[in-house]
Amino acid sequence: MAFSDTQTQAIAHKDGPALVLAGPGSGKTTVITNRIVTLLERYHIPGSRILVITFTRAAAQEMQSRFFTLYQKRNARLDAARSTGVTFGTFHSVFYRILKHAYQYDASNILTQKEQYKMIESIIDELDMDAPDFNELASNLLGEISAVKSNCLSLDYYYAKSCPENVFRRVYRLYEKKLRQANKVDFDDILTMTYDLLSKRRDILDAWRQRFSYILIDEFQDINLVQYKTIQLLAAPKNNLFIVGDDDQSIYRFRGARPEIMLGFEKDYPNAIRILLDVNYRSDAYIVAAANHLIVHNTARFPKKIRASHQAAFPVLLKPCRDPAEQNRYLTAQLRDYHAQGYAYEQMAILFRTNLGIRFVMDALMKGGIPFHMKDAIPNLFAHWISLDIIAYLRLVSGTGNTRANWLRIMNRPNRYIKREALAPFTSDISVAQLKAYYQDKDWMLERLDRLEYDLSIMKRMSPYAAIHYLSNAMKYQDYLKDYAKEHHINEQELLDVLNAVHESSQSCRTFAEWFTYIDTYTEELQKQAKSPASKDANNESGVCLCTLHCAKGLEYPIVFIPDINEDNIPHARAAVDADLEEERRLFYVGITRAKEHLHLYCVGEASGKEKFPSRFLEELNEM
Ligand SMILES: Nc1ncnc2c1ncn2[C@@H]1O[C@H](COP(=O)(O)OP(=O)(O)OP(=O)(O)O)[C@@H](O)[C@H]1O
Repeated sequence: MAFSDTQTQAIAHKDGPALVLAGPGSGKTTVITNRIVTLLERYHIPGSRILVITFTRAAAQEMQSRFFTLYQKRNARLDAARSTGVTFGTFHSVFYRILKHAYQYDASNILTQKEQYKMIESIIDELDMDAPDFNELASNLLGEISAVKSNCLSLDYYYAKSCPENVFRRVYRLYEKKLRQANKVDFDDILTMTYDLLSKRRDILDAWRQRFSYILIDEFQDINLVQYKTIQLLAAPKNNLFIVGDDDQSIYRFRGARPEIMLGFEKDYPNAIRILLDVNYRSDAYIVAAANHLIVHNTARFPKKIRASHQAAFPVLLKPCRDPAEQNRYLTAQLRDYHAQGYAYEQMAILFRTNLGIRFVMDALMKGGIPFHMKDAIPNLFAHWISLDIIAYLRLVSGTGNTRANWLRIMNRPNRYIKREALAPFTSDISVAQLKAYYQDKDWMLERLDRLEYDLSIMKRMSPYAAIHYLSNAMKYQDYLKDYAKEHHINEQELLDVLNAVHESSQSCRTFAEWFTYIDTYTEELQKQAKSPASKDANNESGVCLCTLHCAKGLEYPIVFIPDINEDNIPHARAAVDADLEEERRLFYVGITRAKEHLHLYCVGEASGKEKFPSRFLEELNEM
């Protein structure tokens, strides 16, 4: 392979800070692995002095194995690459090693994910926090605790999203107390404690500076503040810091990534050289042009233009569809068409903005007998608390679930002020009449119960689709969700999207029984997918890849489809401020740059009975 001029420059870089801006498919892994070889062979740097950091364990393994292959090709000895002593790791693994040396920590000191969930659940219990979905609350709280720690935020000024601020502060402090009592550290502590250790103990810092005198970091756009501050300490004073990343592919702001760190690198290191890897070796020139037109609309970025090494052969195709059903028809027909042309299904990927989008397409593929697999574990839509509410209502009215659990679930959603003790004597076969008996001297409650009785009797005579519509509108379940969102600082659209997805899932079912069977089949299929991702079928095909745009990062496919490119989805309704909108644009950019040959984009004109508008990003793609 002949390196481009800028690849050669990056590979040959020896001392001092370097910022390598690497566009999609521009060979950054190629550059990093070749630079390691140069450091070893041309500059005679001992491998044990070289540290290569990536963000995930999988990426570290991939980088290491690419390096091994390259190095072994050049050195006859089979174990030559392993014996170089170059360290490949994630921030967590490298920093943990530093802590281990200093404090004699072992694995038992690290809080496992399971223990972390247990801890947060006990705090939710202790503080008597209310939520319809405890798992969601637990994971949101843990996400926020992590954001505070990894970005060194002040707890006193932190604006919590999953609960009121004063409650969040109590949660945080209790969590810290429990960690200390258990003599444990969590994943974020590994980062903050390493920073503390290195900033306070000069002797330890000097030892590690000696050890790792050349540091290379991949995907630098995803770094958070505490990781950066620690690396700055380690790299000083020589600052042999070689950072590679693409500010345009920074998509983890919600997880604490701070793309502005990469944008400010040259201010922190005024002597840094900047190298631009601007040739895309992956995609058709039409795709590269569309990607350039899109991303230029972001303002917080290094201005750059990516060039394609491939010719322009296949224009990017946009298909506006009437609704999701029509979109599915075009999508499946197109998949079959490519398959008939000789492409394997596993050469194709469908990328979604959210998990919710996947369900509908997955249905169509199942019905059409098109094999598929999922990259990430998709949460089951029907395990969401909103689905469970709706299922409980429909089980009740269908006569297949008249249980205390179902009554408890629905009786105050929306709020009817029914006390739990009204149900105390019953386990099953509960009726509104029994509740009325409990409230016999309270007229206002009797009125409410009459209304509930009437509503349930109406739902009973309806199809599942009509019943869910009636529940959402006439029974004001939708308003209940909006109030809930307001109270819990959540974007209401996220809850309404779940409601709509559940509603749509019932559209083709004539009876309640049919819908319940559909839910069971769907759940089984999902479990099967989770157990055997990408396993081959009888025709030796692992099938079309379905995954979210976030999960598609770093992957590539000859053919890529992106459905639902509509306002409120791409960009997502949650994108409130300019910075969010730019992140959404980057996410779409990541999606379209996964395609090597063919890129198919879709948008719909209507969904769930509501008019939908094409995404503003579609217009931007075409601008010259
Ligand atoms: N100078 C070059 N000439 C031809 N092909 C190249 C060159 N540099 C890299 N490539 C090819 O481009 C592809 C992408 O390279 P690589 O995997 O190193 O890119 P990357 O930037 O790490 O990708 P990603 O965008 O997924 O992070 C590989 O198939 C690689 O062999």
